[in-house]
Amino acid sequence: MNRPTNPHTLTQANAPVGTHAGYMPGFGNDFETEALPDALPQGMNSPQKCNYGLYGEQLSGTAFTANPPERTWCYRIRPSVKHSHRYEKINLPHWKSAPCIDPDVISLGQYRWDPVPHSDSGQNWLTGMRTMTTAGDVNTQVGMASHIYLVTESMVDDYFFSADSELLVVPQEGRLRFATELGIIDLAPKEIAIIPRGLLYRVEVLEGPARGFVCENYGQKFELPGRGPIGANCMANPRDFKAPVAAFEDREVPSTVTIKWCGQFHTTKIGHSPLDVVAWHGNYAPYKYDLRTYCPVGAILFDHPDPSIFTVLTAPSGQPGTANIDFVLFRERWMVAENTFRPPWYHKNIMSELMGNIYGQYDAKPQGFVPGGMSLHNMMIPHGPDNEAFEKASNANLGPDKLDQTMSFMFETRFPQHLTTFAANEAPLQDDYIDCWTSLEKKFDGTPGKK
Ligand SMILES: O=C(O)Cc1cc(O)ccc1O
Ligand SMILES: [Fe+2]
Repeated sequence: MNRPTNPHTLTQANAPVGTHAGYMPGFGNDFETEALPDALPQGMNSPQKCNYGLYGEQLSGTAFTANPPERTWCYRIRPSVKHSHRYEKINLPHWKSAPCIDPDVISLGQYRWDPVPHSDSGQNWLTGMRTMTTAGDVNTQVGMASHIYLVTESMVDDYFFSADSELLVVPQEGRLRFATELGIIDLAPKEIAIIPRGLLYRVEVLEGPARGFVCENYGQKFELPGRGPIGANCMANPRDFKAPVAAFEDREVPSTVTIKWCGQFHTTKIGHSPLDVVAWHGNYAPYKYDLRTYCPVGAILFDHPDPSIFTVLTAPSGQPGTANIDFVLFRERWMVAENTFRPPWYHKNIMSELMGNIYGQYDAKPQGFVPGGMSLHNMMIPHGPDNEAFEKASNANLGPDKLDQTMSFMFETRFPQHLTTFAANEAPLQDDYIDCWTSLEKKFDGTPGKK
């Protein structure tokens, strides 16, 4: 059963002038926000006694000596360490972590799935997470996992954080509220959220059922890509990222905290809401971003550029230019290239491409890749437009053409992605996917001229 959410349980800071209600603009900014006046110490981090009897606590998302270091100072009703039970291991059998290789599953290939249906029983953010692929190794903080979430129930007096990962959330249907230690993020399709490693939150259903995609990043945090010759504007602009203003609950009620740690899940019990941060300042925060503000840049005379021009966020791997994960967006745009085969070219790629459809039709796959569906073209596995897309693009009159009503994305990683047993055996895998290329005919007959 969905419990209605009560926005009045959280005391929220007034939105600063010139921002959207409840959010502060900017990517990686050093923010400051307080839900009660003078709750935030000024000029220092650790006063001998904090105002209102708050405890000061630092959440560090990078090593202290990283460049730049990312951390946030929280002023809270109780320190996070206050819990009354030892950690207990629990089982969330559908949320997997790398390495997770089922020897009976073949990951080499081209795969496509219809939307995973909602189950008959109610599911929350934790029980409704379904891992599709894993890559790398959670213990060495390398790689990623891709998940589908199917959520119908709010978490009630239940809280969660992942010590393993940062989560990139891409909704496809329904609306969710992430009530976090640092404030509230409401999220709808065509928006994304980034929930940093270690940040505690509860997920509520504002409008269900909710389905979407998650990229779980075990590695270095997502950042804005280098813009190179494109310069300071277009693509994802920093001001369109929104961090929440401070919001807190002062509620004494038996609650549980679940922690994902080295691929396993543990719970402990506490006697209060841990969303009790009254004020915070720092540069380690959750944020949301409206994908409709992404300004695509592309070919304006001929040819089809590499999809890296559509990178929204990139998570570096340590090897420059070779991402642990790129988050790439294929959205509405004008196609104007002359004498050009406009859809993606046929290709093999060292990077592994996990795609999801948020809405509409993707140009390389007019049929079969539907909203809520996913596809995987793994490391060095050939793929490209299906026969229908090839014929249409090869014979089209090449006037300016608006690709309208379309939004798909790619989680692209330098590591091979392994299908989970769920993705291979339970999720609605399209067994006939590779047939979309079998009708591509031989046109070559030894004579020159365009066929
Ligand atoms: O495979 C895909 O559809 C994604 C993709 C799109 C594109 O424009 C170029 C390369 C690529 O992998
Ligand atoms: Fe591709």
